[in-house]
Amino acid sequence: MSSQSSKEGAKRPIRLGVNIDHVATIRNARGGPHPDPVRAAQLAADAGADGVTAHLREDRRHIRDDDMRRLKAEIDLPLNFEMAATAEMHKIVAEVRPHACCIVPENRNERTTEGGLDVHGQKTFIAPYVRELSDAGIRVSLFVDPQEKQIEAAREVGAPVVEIHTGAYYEACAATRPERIAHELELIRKAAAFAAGLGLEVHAGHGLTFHNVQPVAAIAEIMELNIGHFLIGESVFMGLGAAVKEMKRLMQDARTGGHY
Ligand SMILES: CC(=O)[C@@H](O)[C@H](O)COP(=O)(O)O
Ligand SMILES: NCC(=O)COP(=O)(O)O
Repeated sequence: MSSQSSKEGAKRPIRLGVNIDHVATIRNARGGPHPDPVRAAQLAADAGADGVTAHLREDRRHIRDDDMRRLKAEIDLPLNFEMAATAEMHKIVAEVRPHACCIVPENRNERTTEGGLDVHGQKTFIAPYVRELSDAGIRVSLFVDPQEKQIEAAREVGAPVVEIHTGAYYEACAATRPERIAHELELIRKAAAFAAGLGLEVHAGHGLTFHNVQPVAAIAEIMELNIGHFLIGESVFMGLGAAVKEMKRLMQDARTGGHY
């Protein structure tokens, strides 16, 4: 990062959206109400989270419809409702009325979200979907791979926000492959600059951890990171409040030019 972009980045705040999906994964393992993802969202809020993210999957493997209703009703933070672009989800979103919707691709057999949304290949389908949500006052973001053609398409279909999928960067970090890490990071940097240049708000997320978050948080154009699986896992060891606080500290340090 150049000192110029470091200075610009320091001036821009960066938000942390805490994804509480995997509190529901643990709850559902036993079929009862505990642990409650809404209680986790409240703890995250108390620790300084700037938003709550939850993904209502079509197969309801973790978050369920009523969790979304309760998150909206009980938590005083912006709710980012992740979902596939289906008619069923549209109906639920119209009822819950979250602050934001992040449209993601879904595949029943995937373990997690494996790739970004193919906006470029589905413009005629996605454009009216985005328009209807926007007309209902919901801020729409599209979860895309760091590729210019997908970002350009996101602008064309009228989405005000893109969330860059950082999964490939996570994989490179997990495999400890420095060249691959540098390559994936460069793709994210270029994608963020390209999106911001088109006037889009830029978010990023997937697979971010204490160990890999700082180079991404240092990218000046990125305004929000959504982080879940690592924070919920780490909370077993240090508690959710402490994990959220540490993540925010790392993000802020990266933003203000701290070393990483
Ligand atoms: C869209 C995305 O990257 C994640 O936020 C998403 O929620 C992943 O799905 P799982 O939480 O089911 O792994
Ligand atoms: N959109 C990314 C997200 O919400 C969290 O992803 P992860 O940290 O659970 O991989």
